Parts: sequence; structure tokens; C-alpha cells
Amino acid sequence: MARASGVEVRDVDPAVAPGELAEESALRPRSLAEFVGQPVVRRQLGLVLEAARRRGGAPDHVLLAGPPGLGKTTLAMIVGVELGVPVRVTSGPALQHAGDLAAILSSLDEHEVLFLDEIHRMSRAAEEMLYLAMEDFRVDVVVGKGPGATAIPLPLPRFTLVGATTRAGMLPSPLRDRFGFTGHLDFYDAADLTRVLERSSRLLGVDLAPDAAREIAGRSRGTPRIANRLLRRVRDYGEVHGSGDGSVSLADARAALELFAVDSLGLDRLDTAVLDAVCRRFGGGPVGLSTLALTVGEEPETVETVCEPFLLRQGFLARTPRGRVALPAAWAHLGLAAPAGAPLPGGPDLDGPDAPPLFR
Ligand SMILES: Nc1ncnc2c1ncn2[C@@H]1O[C@H](COP(=O)(O)OP(=O)(O)OP(=O)(O)O)[C@@H](O)[C@H]1O
Repeated sequence: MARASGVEVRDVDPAVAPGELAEESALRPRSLAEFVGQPVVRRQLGLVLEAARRRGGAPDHVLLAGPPGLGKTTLAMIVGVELGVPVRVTSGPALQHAGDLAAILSSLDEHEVLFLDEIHRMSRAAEEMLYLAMEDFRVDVVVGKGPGATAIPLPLPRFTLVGATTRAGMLPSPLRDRFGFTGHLDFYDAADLTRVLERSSRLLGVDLAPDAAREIAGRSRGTPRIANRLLRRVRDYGEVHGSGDGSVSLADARAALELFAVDSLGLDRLDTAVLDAVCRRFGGGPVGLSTLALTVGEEPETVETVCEPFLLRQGFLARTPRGRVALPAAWAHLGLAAPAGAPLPGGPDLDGPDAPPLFR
């Protein structure tokens, strides 16, 4: 945990080396004005916060949904900064007992923000307690056991819950319905990622050539966290093999990205393994999620939340009632010829986060 602008900021990114966490944290935008891209969510959230500020009250609960690394945690911290209140941080997996949640809720101060990351991974008991806390600002603490047990209502301060999830479709509707605003974060386009990289390189003191920034942006999988990570590797390359004066050229960027095996579209090892499995191993599919995950040696949830959204968005894969299928772009990217009768883009649109489980 680190304190910044009166807000507790916790950075947990297993993909980043420990020495880089402070740097990663330093790159986080601290206000909505600094937050690049996501114009719709920025304007919607800006309005919700401004109205609450004018009323002098706490805003409605906010749900932030989208793939990893797009800025959900960053926005949660910004909610605290914009409202001028502290943010308490916890996560779904940490709330396995209702008592854990009751302890956090009862220690909140009036108008504080509670950031609950991975909210879809909360236990059922904590989730039920949260319904009451969100709606009536109270929890019922059960005292005693069996028929003699009594529920003692404990009033809570008026707080704002900011929930974040990579699996909006997994949230039960009573929970979803209790959020007054849901912001859906989408992958960033290359122009916005270029702006993220310009800002980050300024903060890191790297003199990044504009064409080098565009090159990194185009290979960042639409994700600011990946853009920042690649920038650090490109900076390393520039320091060791480049001019050594803090400047990074397009040639440095290309050589570094090649060294770290980031392909022309930014697909990483797992993305490529998934495409390769669907095309080569399963003849283009359909193949079910568990079989696919087993084949590439990953957890189904990782394949589904980290890898697939980008591959679906890029038109490499489609979901059908019988499983994942490769689209022509996947075959072309792997340099393979699509077999006759391979599915074409524009088939059944069953790949949204809210698609019924049958289709996932
Ligand atoms: N809009 C943005 N502008 C500039 N930088 C951004 C933006 N969004 C995210 N970043 C950068 O990307 C990093 C990752 O963002 P963040 O941790 O908020 O993502 P997340 O959606 O919460 O990811 P996860 O689901 O994995 O927790 C941040 O450290 C920040 O530097």
C-alpha cells in the first residue's frame, strides 16, 4: 500500500517485477482529466461525481467492468481523488466470510469509498451481506446459534462502493442492480495508447520518438498496462544498445519488441498458443473452453478473461454454441490456409460477457 493524494493505492500485478511496482504506480493517472481514452466512461463517471459533489453527498455505487489492465483500479482511485475522500481497498477472494466484510464496512467513515476488486469472486455469504449494506446502509450481525440466534442491525455510514470485475456476466442480477452506474471499459485504440505512452515516457524521463510510440502502441493488445510494460522493455533496450542518452528510436523499439517476442499485433505467448491450438490441433474448432485451456496449460478462467476478449475483438475467434472456432484472420495470422467450409466472421454473436453460460 502507498499513500498518494490522501488515497490508499495498492498495486498488485504479478506480471511486473517487484522493483517496477513503484514505477507502475507512479504512472497511474490521478484525475479524470489525466485519464486517457474511454471517453464515454470518463464523461459518465465525471457527471456522476460532479453531481454528488454539488449535492455534498456520496455518489451512487459504481461498477467498473472490462478485461484486465484497462484502468479499473486507476478509475477507482480517481473516484476517491475527485471526491476528496480516502479509498479503502479489498477484493472478492479476501472476503470469504460475511464477518470479514462486516468488519471492513463498519470501520468505514462517512462518504468513504470502498474499492472491491474482483467482486465476482466474493463468497455467497459476503455477497448477501453486501446487498443490504449497499441498499440500506446497514448489516445484520447474527448473535448466537440455532433457533436462539438473533440478528442485530448495525447502521453503516453512507459509503460508495466501487466494484471492479473482469466477468460482469457472472455477477448475480441482485448485485448488478444495486450499482447506480456501470462503466464498461473497452480496449484502447492505437491513438489513445500512443497518448498513454507519450504521458508515461514523459513521467519516466524517456525521450521516445513519436514513431517508436506508435509502434509500441500498435503492439500493446489495446491495453495500457501492456503499453507501459513494453515501454519499460524498450527503455531497457535503448539504455543498453541505443544511444545511451535516454532517447529511444523506432529501430530500438522494433529491436526490443522482437527480442521479447511481441508479434506485429501484440499477441503474446498465450494468445498465440490458443490460436495455434484451435487451428492446428482442433482443425479450426469448435472446441470447448476447458479442453482448450487444458491444451495450452492454463486455467479456463485465464483463457476466458485474459486472452479471449482480445482475440474475439480482433476477429480471430468466435464463440458458437458448440465451442470456439477460428475465423479466417486467425489462419492468416499463423500463415496457414483456412480449410474449406471454415466459419466466416459475422456468425452468431454469442461472445458477450452476458451471453448465457451455454455459449461460453
Ligand atoms: N486511461 C489510462 N491512461 C493512462 N494510463 C492508464 C490508463 N488506464 C490504465 N493505465 C495504466 O495501466 C496500468 C493498469 O491499470 P489498472 O491497474 O487500473 O487496470 P485494471 O483494469 O484495474 O486491471 P486489473 O483488472 O488487472 O486489476 C496502470 O498502472 C496505469 O498506469
